This record gives sequence, C-alpha cells and structure tokens, in this order.
Amino acid sequence: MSSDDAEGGPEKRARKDTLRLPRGFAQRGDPSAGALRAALLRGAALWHEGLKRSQALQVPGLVVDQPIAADTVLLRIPKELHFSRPRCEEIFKNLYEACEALPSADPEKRAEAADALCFAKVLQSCAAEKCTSTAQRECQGPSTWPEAWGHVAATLLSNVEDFADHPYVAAWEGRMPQLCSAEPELIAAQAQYVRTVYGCLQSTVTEMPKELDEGLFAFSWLCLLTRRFRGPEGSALVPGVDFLNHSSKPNAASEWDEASGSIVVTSLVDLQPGDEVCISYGNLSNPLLFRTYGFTLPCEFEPCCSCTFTQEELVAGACAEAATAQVQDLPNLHLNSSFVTDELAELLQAYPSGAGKLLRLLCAERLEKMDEKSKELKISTSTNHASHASRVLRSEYLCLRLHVQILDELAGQPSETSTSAQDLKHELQLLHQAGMLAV
Ligand SMILES: C[S@@+](CC[C@H](N)C(=O)[O-])C[C@H]1O[C@@H](n2cnc3c(N)ncnc32)[C@H](O)[C@@H]1O
Repeated sequence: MSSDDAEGGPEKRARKDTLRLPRGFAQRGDPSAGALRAALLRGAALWHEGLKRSQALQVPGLVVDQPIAADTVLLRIPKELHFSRPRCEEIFKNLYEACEALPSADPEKRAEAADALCFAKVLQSCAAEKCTSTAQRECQGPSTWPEAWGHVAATLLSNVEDFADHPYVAAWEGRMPQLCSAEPELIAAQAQYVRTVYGCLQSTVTEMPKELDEGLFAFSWLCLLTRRFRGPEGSALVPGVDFLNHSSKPNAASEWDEASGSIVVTSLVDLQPGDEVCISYGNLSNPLLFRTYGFTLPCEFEPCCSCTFTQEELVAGACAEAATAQVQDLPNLHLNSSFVTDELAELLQAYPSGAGKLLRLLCAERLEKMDEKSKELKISTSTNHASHASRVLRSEYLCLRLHVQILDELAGQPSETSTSAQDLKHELQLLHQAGMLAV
C-alpha cells in the first residue's frame, strides 16, 4: 500500500473531503480510572494505591497522592492484559487473516493495518455502549481483557484524547503550515497513508464493519501511534502505563520484566503528593516528538536536535553532483546532533567519494533558505520558542549548523563546534580518518 494506491494520485486526493475525528461522542466525561484499576487488579496487575489519574495537569496524566519512596513499583501490567499483536491475533484471528488480502507486499504493513482495525473495533463497541460485549464474545482468554479495554476505550473517547495538536489532524483537516522544513511533507504523507489504508480495507476486507467510519479508524491509528510501548513482543498498548506522559527528566522508568512477562513502572526518586509521574519515551528531538506524539518540549529540555531531508531532496542534491545513481535507492536522510544516524551511515557507504560534500551542500542550502525566512519564522538559537513549529525549526536549524561546522572543521576550516556535539564530531572524525567521509 503506497499513499497513491487507493486515491488515484495527488489531484484526486486534494479534492477529497477533509477527514474529521470523532469528537467526544462517548459523552461520558473522563470515566474514573478506578474502574480500570479494579479490572486490572482482577487480571493480576499491580497499580499502586497512591497513583491516581488526574485531569488537573496541563496534560492529563497520572499523579501521586501520598509519599512514595524511590524504587517502588507503581504499575505492573502482565502481558495478558496488553493490547499486543499476539493477543489480538488470538482474539481477532479473522481480521488478521482477512488483512492478508491487502495490496502490500510487506507483511508488517498488513499486520499494522489489522492492529488499527482491531483497536477501532474496540473503540466502536464502546462508542455503541456495548463496551465489552463484542470483544468478550470473541475473546478466548480471561474476561478482564475486554473489560479493561472497554474502560480504556471509554476514557479515550470521552475527549481525554482529542489529538488537537497532532500534526496528522492538521494534515487531515487541510491546515498544514508551509515551513522551511521537510516535516510538513513527511507528516502529510504519513497522514495520507492512514486514509489509504482505510480505503484499501474498505475495498478489500469483507470483514470490515460497514459502520466503522474513517474518522474512528484514524482515531484508532493515532491512539496506537501515540500510546504504544515497545516490548519484546513488539509494540503494545499497555493499560495504565499509557496514561504516563513523557519527560526528558523522568521520575519513573518502565521496563519489561521477562521473568513475570509484565511491563513494570518503578519510581526513580522519592515522590511527593501532587507530583506527576513521568517516564521517558526515549531521547527524542522535537521534530521526532512532534511527528509522532504531537507535542514538543521547551528547547532547554530537548535532549538532542534533528533534521530530515526527503529522498527527493537527497536526489536533487546528488543531481547537482552527478551522483543520482548512488543515492536514488536510499531512504529519507535523517540527521541527529548527537550521533551519526543509520541513514547518514548508509549515505556514506553508498557514496564514499562524495557524501561529505553532498551533505554539506544539502545542509547549507537548507540553512540559507531558513536564514532568508528567519525573521518571519523567528528561528534563532534562543530557547524562547512557544509554538511547536518554531521549536521544530529551531531544532533543525541547530542540527544543520552543527553538521556544517563539523564538516568545515574536517576540511581544515576553522570553526567552533558546540561542546554538546562532541560525540557527533568524534564519530565523524573517525569516519573521516578511516577514509569513509571525504570532505
Ligand atoms: C501515552 S499518552 C500519555 C497520556 C495522555 N496524556 C493521556 O491523558 O491519556 C501520549 C500523549 O500524551 C501527551 N503527552 C505526553 N507527554 C507530554 C508532554 N511532555 N507534553 C505535552 N503532551 C504530552 C501527548 O498528546 C502524547 O501523544
């Protein structure tokens, strides 16, 4: 399934109606997490009694309401309660089998579509006030699974999660900003892909419930994108753990306990009443956080910077250097201020004689365009950026500047690389010395 498969090209797509997510259609308010907690406890989970769901935060999440010491287990959720692929393949076997007919050669893409369809069915049952019945009928395992997921679905549908800031929603509603960045294009392509999958499911999968509308499917997709955790069985939604927000200075950590087959969240420091419990979703830059989760961090908390070039930009740059053949099969080029990314390593391998020059050219051209627009976009190295777009641009700007500075230094031109980029500089130096990065 490519984004053109079901839509017949970009022109036809532009005319198509915009997509809107369901808005508060469960109309239940935020159902108390107490019911979810009780269901999870019956399923042999552990949920610390001092841990409560709170709407009173800037972003809804979990807070503590009694002192909890460091190293205390806050949540332990056994794998039987996860919304994981192995579990869904048991419960919704017919849907996974039906999705095998989807027009993608990649089995992961077919299964990903089935995952989203299954979660959409759970949401749909809940929206139809039959929170648990459909899943319960089909569920072979303990009845706590459908009960727990019925509560999670009710919580999500009650406008707890409206994805108001999510860039896919902006793309679906036709309000993508024009930025001097590849992000709007990359995000629009991903958002369009979700619509394509829905179109393919409708035309290919006879088991597709007719009343499952595109907005609900898109909502399901966003829930999976923004709420799942990586575990040994692949990505899974984990009830309770998916209520935890991200911090680059987390006070709790989630990890997989192989012995018990559970995801366990443990406090890293002593927690006081009123503290929000946060985990880390990873060392992610603002462009990556925004693309996936729809939020950014204040710049002073961003752990690294990043910038992505599309494949087309890469080929256009290579064209100027008469090196199209070397780069045309490469993926989008993602750069990170802390290390040499896999994509950059691939470029260096594919085009050892000129990748350094090509990289400098790409970075310098983008920087020039950004500089031209810098007043309008308020890009600078200042940390005072409130909007997601300006934080994303700032991150890209810093990342590009670092790469140019390091390449200039390697080429013998004096430059002052920021001390925070010493690891990247060291890695590029080693590649240069090994003859893998001509500058
Ligand atoms: C796994 S959920 C976390 C719980 C969610 N806030 C809830 O109430 O159910 C991930 C979503 O929470 C929000 N989020 C998480 N960490 C955040 C942060 N540091 N700042 C702003 N929003 C955040 C984003 O909307 C993200 O897509």
